[in-house]
Amino acid sequence: MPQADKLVILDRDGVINRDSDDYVKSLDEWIPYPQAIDAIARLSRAGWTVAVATNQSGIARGYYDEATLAAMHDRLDTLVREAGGEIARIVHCPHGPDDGCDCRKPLPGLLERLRDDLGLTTLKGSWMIGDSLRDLEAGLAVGCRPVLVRTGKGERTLAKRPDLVENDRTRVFADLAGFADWLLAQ
Ligand SMILES: O=P(O)(O)OC[C@@H](O)[C@H]1O[C@@H](OP(=O)(O)O)[C@@H](O)[C@@H](O)[C@@H]1O
Ligand SMILES: [Mg+2]
Ligand SMILES: [Zn+2]
Repeated sequence: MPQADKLVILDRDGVINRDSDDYVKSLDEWIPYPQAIDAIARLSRAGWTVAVATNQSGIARGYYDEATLAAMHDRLDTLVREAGGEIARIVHCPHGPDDGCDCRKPLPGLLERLRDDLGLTTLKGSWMIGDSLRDLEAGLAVGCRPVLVRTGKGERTLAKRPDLVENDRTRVFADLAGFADWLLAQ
């Protein structure tokens, strides 16, 4: 049974795989960071529940469809299993910025859906790892501990909001592997 204080929630693009300003539109364009796949496997082998919460407005924009997204997530699942770990759940928001949904980060709806899917009553104390401000804001809205990685849009996020790292509001790591190394050493 998952526990909120042993849960790591990952943004996808820019954290698990390379991001693109032109969106990740096909399985061929979905290029995982090897360090991230290994980090997910290490975390789950150490007893952490690992889940993914990702905005995928490319669906609403017509750049790719749900089947293509599912193929990317099947590939992710396979790679993590081959590395000896597992991903408990992947949730995504398929909507566009003007669709008025409640699940597009920074809104908390996607994380609340993940909470319910995992049978939890709270996400307080869970870790939320992202490369964009909206990832951190969505996590904070449900009591998660925010972590920024410098991969993907992370450097740009930091440049826009250097205050994020002041007085330890948000922990910053070079990449997901760096966060996993730190967490597993606590
Ligand atoms: O980082 P996550 O949440 O896993 O996924 C982000 C992607 O859905 C895309 O989100 C878009 O933002 P808009 O949805 O157009 O605002 C852009 O930032 C793209 O570069 C990016 O690939
Ligand atoms: Mg991202
Ligand atoms: Zn949505």
